[in-house]
Amino acid sequence: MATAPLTPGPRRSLQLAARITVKGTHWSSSSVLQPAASSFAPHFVRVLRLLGLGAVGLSSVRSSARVSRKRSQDDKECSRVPGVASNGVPLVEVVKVSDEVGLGLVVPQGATAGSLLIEEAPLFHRPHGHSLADSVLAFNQMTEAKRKLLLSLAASPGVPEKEVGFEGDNLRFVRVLRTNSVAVRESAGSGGAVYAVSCRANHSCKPNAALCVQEDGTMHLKALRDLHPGEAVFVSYIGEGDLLRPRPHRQEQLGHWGFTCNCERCGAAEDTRGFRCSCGSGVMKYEASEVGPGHRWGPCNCCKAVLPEETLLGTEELWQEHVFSLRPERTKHLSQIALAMYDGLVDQAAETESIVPALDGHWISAKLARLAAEELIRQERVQDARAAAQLLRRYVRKTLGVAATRISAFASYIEAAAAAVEGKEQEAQELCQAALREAQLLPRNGDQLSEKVGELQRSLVKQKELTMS
Ligand SMILES: C[S@@+](CC[C@H](N)C(=O)[O-])C[C@H]1O[C@@H](n2cnc3c(N)ncnc32)[C@H](O)[C@@H]1O
Repeated sequence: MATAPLTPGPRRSLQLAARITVKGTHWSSSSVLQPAASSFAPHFVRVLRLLGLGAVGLSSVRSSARVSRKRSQDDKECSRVPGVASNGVPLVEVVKVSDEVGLGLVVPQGATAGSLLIEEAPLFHRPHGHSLADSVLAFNQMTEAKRKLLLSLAASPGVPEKEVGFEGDNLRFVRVLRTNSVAVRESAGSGGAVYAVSCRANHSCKPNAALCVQEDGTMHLKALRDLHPGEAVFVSYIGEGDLLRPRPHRQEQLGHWGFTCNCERCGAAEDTRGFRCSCGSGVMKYEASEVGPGHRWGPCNCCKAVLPEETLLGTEELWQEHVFSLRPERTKHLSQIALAMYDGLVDQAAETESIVPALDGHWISAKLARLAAEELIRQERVQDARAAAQLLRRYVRKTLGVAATRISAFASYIEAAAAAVEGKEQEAQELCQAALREAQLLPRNGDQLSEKVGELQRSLVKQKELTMS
């Protein structure tokens, strides 16, 4: 789950949490951590059934449900947990994957890109500032059925020092929180929340769906591309920038969850460290296992040359240092400096003899292209901006496939801006639409990207009006 470690915070967040209302899930100051039974019950019953726990305490949950007219309306909205297709088949099912991975989600009927597969209220909310002991206390005050449901979730052992003093169910609950907590926004009380069905989504470094916590704490699971019937649903627990980096980096980021990723990408050849061969036409790829004695770089896929490992590692290290020196908080004129580096890379890649990170096959090239692209537009170097956008798109397709990504939506935005600079208004509008379509599939509409595209569209309209007047 994409979650920030839960650290103690200001008292204010406790008060905020006391006032939040999640669709069909109302918290009062006396039950900050527990949704009121009356509004939560139908959602809960559905979740239990889905998880094959239908018999657990259902009668007590039902009898405690005093559902008012208004509430039952809320519950209907909440009842898309998970969504159900028009033929009554659930959009998502929880299935056993393997002993090692545990349970996971599949789409029995498939789904189209952008489909909302799950809309779910939290099962447990730990507001920012609540200690583990506070949470354990709240857990112990929950109904037995809810406690059972929480304890049925995955629970990886954490750092022993953080588990001192907890045992039995309480220890398992602490582990469940650690393994499944998803960061929630300030508007929903900050801190972390656990979701009964959404938290069954496993991680992949090539995700086909995304989890996104809404302003009110409701969780959405959306398909990032078309999914075929029976396909497993995977989300990413780490950010897109991290997904574009090599496997050891991704594994380090996933360290928090304490598992070794066994996804499709992690089981295949490394796809983020290609070097352009000095023959000028081929690429040498880094292989996870040794290709030859002490050598992990494959031969050039064109001339078959094999370069000394030290040469490739040394060159990669130098470029890596350049990239790491670019810190938004520390580097003044970051985009200009990034552009100077990017230009250096592109120039060297045009020289026959040089060995550089492949323009569309190495994370370093993609990172520099991403940082330099807007500066290329500012300097009205439209051809170069287009080339950078195309490079980004090729790289992201190779690594993350055809699922919607911020990077590929950004590439469309850069191409739109390039067309706008050239006065190709129609083409620019179409590319803006493409960028928006992709951004809308992403959590929070791709963050600031939709705003940027909107700004560009408004300037195109203004430009048109000026030309016509
Ligand atoms: C939030 S849970 C996901 C659902 C979980 N599989 C279950 O049975 O409830 C996270 C845990 O699932 C397992 N997991 C998720 N993605 C995985 C992956 N790509 N490779 C191996 N294990 C994974 C790990 O044990 C991880 O700690």
